[in-house]
Amino acid sequence: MLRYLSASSELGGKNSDFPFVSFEDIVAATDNFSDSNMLGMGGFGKVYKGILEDDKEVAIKRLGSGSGQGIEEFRNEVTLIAKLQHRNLVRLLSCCIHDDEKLLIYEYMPNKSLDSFLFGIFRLLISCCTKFSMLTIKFFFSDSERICMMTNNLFY
Ligand SMILES: Nc1ncnc2c1ncn2[C@@H]1O[C@H](COP(=O)(O)OP(=O)(O)OP(=O)(O)O)[C@@H](O)[C@H]1O
Repeated sequence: MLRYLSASSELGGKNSDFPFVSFEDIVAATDNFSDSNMLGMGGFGKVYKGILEDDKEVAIKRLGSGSGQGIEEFRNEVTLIAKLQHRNLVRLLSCCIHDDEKLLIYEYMPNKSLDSFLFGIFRLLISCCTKFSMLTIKFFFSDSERICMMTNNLFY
């Protein structure tokens, strides 16, 4: 369930209209960050698929503990990203800070990322090139076998 940060919020005690989700709701939404809900891993940390109480599908980025990012830096980043909303950018819906945990909640994109799409095309190209090379080699060797047979027939 989305709530709004108040003056006494965990985000540095500053007023903010940015919605946040409780850590308990995130744990429930991701089935306690189960591996089966993991979507991938990026520079920020692991990304999980979650379903919030209102059946809304979300992608939850869990900041890795080694990031060294403090609450103030996280707050600034969230405020900045929240201002960068655009129809071609994935929407940041809310955030969560709980003890050492810092999480960002984005809208869920079912079509995977651009890099996995490009990597798919790259893999297809490699497999086509490999098949073409194999065919060329096969053709060359079958042809050279024929040439050998012809020369053998000529001499013997
Ligand atoms: N909103 C989303 N919806 C669905 N899957 C997502 C979403 N955000 C991230 N993912 C998945 O999680 C993976 C890691 O995403 P993340 O944005 O953290 O890193 P990145 O963009 O790959 O790299 P970096 O963090 O270094 O920019 C993505 O490759 C994608 O598969």
